[in-house]
Amino acid sequence: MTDEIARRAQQIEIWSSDSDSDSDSGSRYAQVSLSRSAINHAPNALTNAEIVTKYADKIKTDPIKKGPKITRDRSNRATVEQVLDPRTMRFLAKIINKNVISRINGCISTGKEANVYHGDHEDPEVTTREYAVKIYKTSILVFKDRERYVDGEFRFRNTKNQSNPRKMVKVWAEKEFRNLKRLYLNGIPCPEPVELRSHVLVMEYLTKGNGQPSPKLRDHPFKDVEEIVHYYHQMLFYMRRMYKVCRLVHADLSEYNSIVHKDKLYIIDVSQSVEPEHPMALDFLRMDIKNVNDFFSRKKINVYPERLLFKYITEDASVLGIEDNSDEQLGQYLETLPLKTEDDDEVEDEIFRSLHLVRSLNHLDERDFQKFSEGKVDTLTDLVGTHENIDGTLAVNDDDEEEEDEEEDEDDEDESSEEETGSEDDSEAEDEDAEGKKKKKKWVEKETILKGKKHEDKDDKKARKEAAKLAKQEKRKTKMKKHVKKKIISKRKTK
Ligand SMILES: Nc1ncnc2c1ncn2[C@@H]1O[C@H](COP(=O)(O)OP(=O)(O)OP(=O)(O)O)[C@@H](O)[C@H]1O
Ligand SMILES: [Mg+2]
Repeated sequence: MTDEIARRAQQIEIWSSDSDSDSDSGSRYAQVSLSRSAINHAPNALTNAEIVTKYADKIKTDPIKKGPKITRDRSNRATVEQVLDPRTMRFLAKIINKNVISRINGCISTGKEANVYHGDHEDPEVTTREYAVKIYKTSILVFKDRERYVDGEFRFRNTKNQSNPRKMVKVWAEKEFRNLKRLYLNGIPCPEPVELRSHVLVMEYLTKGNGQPSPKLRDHPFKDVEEIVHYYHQMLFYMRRMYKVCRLVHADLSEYNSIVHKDKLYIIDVSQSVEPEHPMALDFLRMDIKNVNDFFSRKKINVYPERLLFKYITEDASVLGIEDNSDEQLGQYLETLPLKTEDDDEVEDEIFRSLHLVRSLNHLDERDFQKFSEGKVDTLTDLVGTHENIDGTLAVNDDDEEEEDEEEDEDDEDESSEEETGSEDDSEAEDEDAEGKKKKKKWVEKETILKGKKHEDKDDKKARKEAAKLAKQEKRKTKMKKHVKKKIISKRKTK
């Protein structure tokens, strides 16, 4: 598994260095989304009509048939203009100009939130790879029920109050890209994320040949019961790995958002995935577990009780009583779980689903104590969804952490979240100081950093935090207030 991960990490590095050199905004990987003004003022910028004329014959938007083919008929242009707005066309043009793909051959799927197209390069000399191009819809209606996934997401909290649907869709696509990257770099089978331009995401195309997409889990023709059990266990294993290593809850996991490709289960559609710190993460996780169990029980196999699977996915190896997080240890643990056979298991799961789970005892509120006093829960810890301390090798994409740092500096009102991530940030800050300038950071094995902090004694930690807080207050005193800055800038402009 490790050399596969190393290869993937290397692959991402190639994209990043490649796109950095290419991106004139000099921004980090995948953040390259040219602003309208940049495009309009680019030398001989094309008008919308010119863009459509120039690229329409490379873009087919009707459902993909046998193998990719290009038509030059005028009706195609009308459809393209209907389906893809000029702004999307511009981003597609950038991707084509960058030679990632040279044509769109047809539509693989039209969803509520996005359409997915097949793209490739007409010149096999350049590449024979096929890509899935996911283009998000910018209609505000769709965005209504997305808000609960973005609200509370630490990485995107500065964007949640933007009323501009375009910006929110861009955030949504960026979320999917970054979440895919986390899965991909941690050995969870998923389409390789390749390019992101605003709300247009290019990723590896999972195909069974002749341009046809590999089947969703829902449509996979299972050979026998063994194969069904095999994919059930694989799904549970990836759910745990996503939670413990990628620090992600899928939040829309089902037989529709997983694909059987080359005899392996691939996870897709991670735009709504959230981190465990999200206020609803544990509710989303319980929903995922229920969806997965429902699908596999419809396939007539005995599944495990949901509350036991919740524990399997969220608890540390030590709490599960296994030595480590190896596949075999986790596999053996699953085998020891009792299958859900009697009806009272269903009743227990019903209660489990209705519990209001919190992340730690100090998040309990009135109604929990009420439940406890009415004897509905044996102990209050039953309401604590998962242990605070995260086990084993926990890799996080430092880019996200970096992003959080930047956001945190902007508005450090939310002390509590600093508390949670404070130690990590500080230690990373120390690392950065040690390394001098802020280098592009790779994935870090969280355990190495956490180990030192875990054993640091309490008052040292307290003193360190106090000092960090005072330093921040000092910095804030000298920091120029935003409104003052704005006044100076506007004065300069008028001059
Ligand atoms: N990388 C890929 N390779 C092959 N097929 C893909 C890929 N990504 C998506 N698809 C196909 O497109 C469908 C929709 O993709 P996805 O779920 O990511 O978009 P969505 O907006 O959530 O659509 P829906 O609302 O239908 O779930 C998937 O169910 C799958 O069949
Ligand atoms: Mg989907």
